[in-house]
Amino acid sequence: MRPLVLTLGEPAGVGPEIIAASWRALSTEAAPFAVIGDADLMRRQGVPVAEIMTPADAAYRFASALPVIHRPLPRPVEVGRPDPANAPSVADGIEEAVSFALSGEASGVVTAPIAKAPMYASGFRFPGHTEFIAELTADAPYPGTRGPVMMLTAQNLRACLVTIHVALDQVPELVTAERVARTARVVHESLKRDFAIARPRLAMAALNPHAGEGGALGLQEIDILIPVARQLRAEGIDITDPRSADTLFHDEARATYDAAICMYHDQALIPVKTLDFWGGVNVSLGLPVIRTSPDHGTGFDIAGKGIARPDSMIAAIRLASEMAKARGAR
Ligand SMILES: NC(=O)C1=CN([C@@H]2O[C@H](COP(=O)(O)OP(=O)(O)OC[C@H]3O[C@@H](n4cnc5c(N)ncnc54)[C@H](O)[C@@H]3O)[C@@H](O)[C@H]2O)C=CC1
Ligand SMILES: NCC(=O)COP(=O)(O)O
Repeated sequence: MRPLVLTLGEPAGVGPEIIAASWRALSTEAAPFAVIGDADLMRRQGVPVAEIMTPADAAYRFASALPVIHRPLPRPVEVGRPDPANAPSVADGIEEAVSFALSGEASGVVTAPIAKAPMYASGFRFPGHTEFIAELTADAPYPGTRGPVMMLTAQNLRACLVTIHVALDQVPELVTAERVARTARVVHESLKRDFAIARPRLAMAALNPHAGEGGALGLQEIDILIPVARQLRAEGIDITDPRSADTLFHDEARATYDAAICMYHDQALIPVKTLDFWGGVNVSLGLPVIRTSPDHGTGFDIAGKGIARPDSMIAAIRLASEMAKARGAR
């Protein structure tokens, strides 16, 4: 299988050190990966670095050194202090990684975290990787319902988001029948295609407390979510009516479904990160390329101290490999 390509993310955050630690953990046992980023910054993480030209070169260098496609940063990195002047290079790295995946030179993309505020300050106009990668791949063919849908997964929980990075007061107007239905279709198709689940079971989380309490605590369940669930079932998708979100994520409840369709960011991310912060992975569904990421952010408070845990990055690398295999990557 072709190597995965990893992006460095925010260079002043934990990205470089968790990538170096992931290579140390995986160099003898996992499929090769290549990093796009500043080779000197990676050398400073204490790992041997092999500068390579294309992802394919990673295959024969990976066992002895971290393969890096060198893209120097314009400004020196001060650990813990992001510099917006480096942000365009961060975006360029993501774009190049995606182009390797689109051309088939890479089997997928694993992104280290970016710091959103300095990216926005430098003119980056996307809420995050998810929407940026969707735009970069918009013209590529895709055999199914197109996303992006953000999914966070840890252990046996897959939580998928109808709305992503929006202020809470905007959520109710964005929870439309069209958006909920599209999210469920993308998730249903992806569970079959990328996760080899033959008959996916979806659970829909309600928006309001007690699933609206028959309309007394909100009308979205009656007006939008119950009709959408009925329509999706008519299409052959196994999905529940909206269930109270407060009782959807404990052990016994999780055993009843393969993925939860969640209405907003924290409804999905709090259970995942509480269940397993170290093993959590962020996955972009419904795109022509495979993309995963650790569930955490840039960790500026701990960057450079040697205490950042690579577990979530390692889980993201492993999951991207499994998804690429499920998609039949060469
Ligand atoms: N996929 C991405 O690009 C993501 C980017 N972010 C960005 O990260 C920045 C910081 O966000 P925060 O909310 O502070 O979340 P954060 O995940 O960076 O930090 C939250 C807490 O977790 C700890 N932590 C994070 N990664 C760790 C690791 N590998 N090992 C040990 N401890 C770790 C931090 O020290 C901190 O105490 C923001 O700019 C945000 O936009 C946040 C989430 C995902
Ligand atoms: N809270 C999740 C997050 O910020 C990840 O966003 P993205 O960069 O993966 O789109």
